[in-house]
Amino acid sequence: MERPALLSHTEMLSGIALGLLTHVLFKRFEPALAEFSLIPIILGFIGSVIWSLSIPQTLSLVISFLSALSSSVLFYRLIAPWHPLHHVPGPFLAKCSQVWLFSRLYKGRPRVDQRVLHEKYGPIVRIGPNEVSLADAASLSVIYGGKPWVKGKSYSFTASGGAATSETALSSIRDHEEHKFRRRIWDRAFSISSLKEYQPAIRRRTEQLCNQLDRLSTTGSLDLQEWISYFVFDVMTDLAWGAHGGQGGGNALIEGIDPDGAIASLRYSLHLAGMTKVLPWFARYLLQFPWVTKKMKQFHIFSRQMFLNRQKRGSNPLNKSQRDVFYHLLGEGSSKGAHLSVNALQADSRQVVTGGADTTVSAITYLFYCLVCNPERFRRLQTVVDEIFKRQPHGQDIDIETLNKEPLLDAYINEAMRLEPPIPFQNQRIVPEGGTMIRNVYLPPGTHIRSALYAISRAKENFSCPDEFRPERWLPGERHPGEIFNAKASIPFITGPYHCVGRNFAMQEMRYVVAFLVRRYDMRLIDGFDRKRFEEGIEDRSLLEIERPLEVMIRQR
Ligand code: HEM
Repeated sequence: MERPALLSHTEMLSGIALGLLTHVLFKRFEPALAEFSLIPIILGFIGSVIWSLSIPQTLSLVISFLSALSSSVLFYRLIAPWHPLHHVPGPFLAKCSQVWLFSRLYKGRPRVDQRVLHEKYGPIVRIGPNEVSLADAASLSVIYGGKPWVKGKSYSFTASGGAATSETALSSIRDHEEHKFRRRIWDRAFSISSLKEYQPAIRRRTEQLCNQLDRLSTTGSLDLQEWISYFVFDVMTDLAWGAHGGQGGGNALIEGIDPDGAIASLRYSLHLAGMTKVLPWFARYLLQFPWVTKKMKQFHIFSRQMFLNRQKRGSNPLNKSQRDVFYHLLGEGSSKGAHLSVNALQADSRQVVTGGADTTVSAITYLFYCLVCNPERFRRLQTVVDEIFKRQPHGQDIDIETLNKEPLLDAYINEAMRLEPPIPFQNQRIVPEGGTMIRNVYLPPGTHIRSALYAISRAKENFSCPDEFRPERWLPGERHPGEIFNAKASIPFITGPYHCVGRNFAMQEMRYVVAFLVRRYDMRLIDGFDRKRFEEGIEDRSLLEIERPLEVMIRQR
């Protein structure tokens, strides 16, 4: 029998019903494109082969399916009063799709966007179909503290786009028990006694940095961020794989170049990871292109080589100054070992560099930017550091523990990280069973949240003159009467069981190198330095990245 040119009501309704059913099934999830694209293909097959439809009829069937699906999705996300986040305000496009968030990350300033959104919509803003941004200092300890909320789904994907498993790096582990087991090993690697063992590496690298800066101080301007990157990268490679007194670490400082493009490829990997984590289904396709993954693989090859070299060399358990994080991860000091698979070991030892390099680089660089923009405060820090060095017995190197106890130094570092937290956006968590009330707004269980760390630490309700670099606010004796100061609103290392395991190491490293540099050099921005352009070049996708050079003139004091 000849079939009519148009679809019958039954076929059209089947397409629409399937569209609605698909939405019900995929509701609350961003569909994985692979699974999703199978549905119209199967529908096309059923239409043309089983129902013997013509090509135009099959296309009409598929179009009716897709139209019903997309209308249903948009209606649900934008209008339906029963959507769990219907009552939370936010940009129209953000409510439609996660693609909006991806586009903000692509532009590289989601922390600044968050602040603008909170100024417009209030402390709770919808930034995705099932995700909200919170600018509420009081809720930080609830979300990340004592009994923390589970890490969000963005942690389920590794930088290379694969699903996170128990073999991936510590920071990707979402299961509490699994995390506790792995974290215990890391905690040993960053215990007070371990921190002492890493001090020689910090001293050695600071000396190398000063040697290079001494040389460059006579030849004109230099990009301070570049040299801080080399310094931190070398320290991190020492920390991860540099047993034998740091002999296994990198050579960026000595050679004055990015070794094998490792720093650039690490940075690129982190950019890519930050963006793809908000749109994992897209990442799976994007990461199939070799030109996208080429640089990322470069870092993997570099870190794998460092790992293998270190494994081959082994370490000397009797000499404490030769220990590194790998020593603890591998369980070299214990007869039982650490029971980690090779994949987990590689991922974790890579994590030392990915977690500890660019975070510390941006914190130190931004602090120096603040110092050169505030010469009086620069001088004050120099005076205090000079005093500390003067108190040191003649001929003795400064004791890192002494610097650890200097409140002014910490005030300067804390203030720089308050203004620019090095991980401002990647802190996603999931509202637990029972939901939660924040600022009189109910957030149902399963909602994904991100704390707007940048907006919180720059909010007037938490700090007076929030956009000013005023380190004195951290010193109780120096606060003005009535000054607003809420230390809990600035948590660059997060709090609770998932807080930065490298916090004490990072603080120790920053105190040491900052004290040495301010003591040894006077610095100023080069003439014509464009501060606005520099600040606009501070981007965040995964971690904060300072994209433009910090061009300074330095002179030995
Ligand atoms: C200024 C420097 C640093 C800052 C501001 C910083 C900040 C942070 C933050 C905010 C987190 C939590 C991220 C999340 O919840 O997803 C974190 C986790 C982590 N950081 Fe740091 N970090 C710094 C330096 C370091 C260093 C030097 C290391 C050295 C290895 C390190 C290793 C890690 C690791 C392994 C984690 C994962 C912890 C876990 O999941 O239990 N970080 N860091």
